[in-house]
Amino acid sequence: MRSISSAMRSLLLSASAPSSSPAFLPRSTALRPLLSLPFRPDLSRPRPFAPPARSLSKTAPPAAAARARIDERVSGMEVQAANSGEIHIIVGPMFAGKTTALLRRVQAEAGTGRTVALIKSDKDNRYGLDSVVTHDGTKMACWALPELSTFQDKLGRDAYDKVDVIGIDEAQFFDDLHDFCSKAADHDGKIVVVAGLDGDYKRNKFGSVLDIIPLANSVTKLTARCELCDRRASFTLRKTQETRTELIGGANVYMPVCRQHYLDGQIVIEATRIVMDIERSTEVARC
Ligand SMILES: Nc1ncnc2c1ncn2[C@@H]1O[C@H](COP(=O)(O)OP(=O)(O)O)[C@@H](O)[C@H]1O
Ligand SMILES: Cc1cn([C@H]2C[C@H](O)[C@@H](COP(=O)(O)O)O2)c(=O)[nH]c1=O
Ligand SMILES: [Zn+2]
Repeated sequence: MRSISSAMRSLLLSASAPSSSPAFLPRSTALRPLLSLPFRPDLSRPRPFAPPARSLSKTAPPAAAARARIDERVSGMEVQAANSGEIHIIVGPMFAGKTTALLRRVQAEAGTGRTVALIKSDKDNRYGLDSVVTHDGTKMACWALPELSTFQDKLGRDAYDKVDVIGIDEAQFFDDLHDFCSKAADHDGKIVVVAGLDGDYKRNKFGSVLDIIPLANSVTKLTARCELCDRRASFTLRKTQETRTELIGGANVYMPVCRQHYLDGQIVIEATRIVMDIERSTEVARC
């Protein structure tokens, strides 16, 4: 049981609740990102979706007819590439197993011979910048980026074209999440797996994660275990007084809670804030 302020503990632990711990995802093993695949037809210049070229009349000269047939096949392949794109979103509170599920999916795709690449926000420096790390310590090498739009340049155009699956962790920190996912899946035919917080500590939408739901093939909301009653936790409570939305941290700052303990927690935090304000004004009056 993590330590929490005594005021919060006494007020929150008064609630009695049935315990029902959710099933947790199995641990996954670390894996280097794979960037090599058997040769694939080079679609390095995917063009916007173009309907197949019209078949030429019988009278067209042989060279023009051959070119038309090649154009038709290439545009068909581009349509196939774009049609093979997917977006899968994994959300939930902190400690829900989002990163664990992301690594498991990406590793499974790599196991089928697909080329995978993993990205996280360079704002998340909790466990180092060169890996995505779960709260259990499972890790996988990744690209830590300030924006998703820099990925293709970082990787290089040829390498990017060879990537089949792109994993994104801490998606709430990427302002260009929507545009990147749309291009990667709709235009470049990638399978994109996105893990991130749906809500911040105030339960407001966090970043652009909810904005890509209309683009998605699947959306999964995971739950953690409420730190105060062991019921399913769908929300993240911030244990400190900071009020800025982006505040990097782990169990020292946050804990997953159920609805009842989230709401109780808000009361305790507000009461604590009022008490601290009174103490501060009393001290000022003494001076
Ligand atoms: N209160 C909690 N509820 C669920 N899992 C927890 C809790 N506290 C710690 N954990 C651990 O955190 C792991 C999930 O870590 P991770 O996949 O990084 O979660 P997320 O990415 O959703 O923050 C679980 O497998 C579990 O071992
Ligand atoms: C609720 C909340 C979280 N954060 C930060 C805290 C962590 O660094 C990440 C989430 O990590 P996880 O992989 O989901 O465990 O986001 C924040 O900045 N603001 C918030 O409101
Ligand atoms: Zn609870």
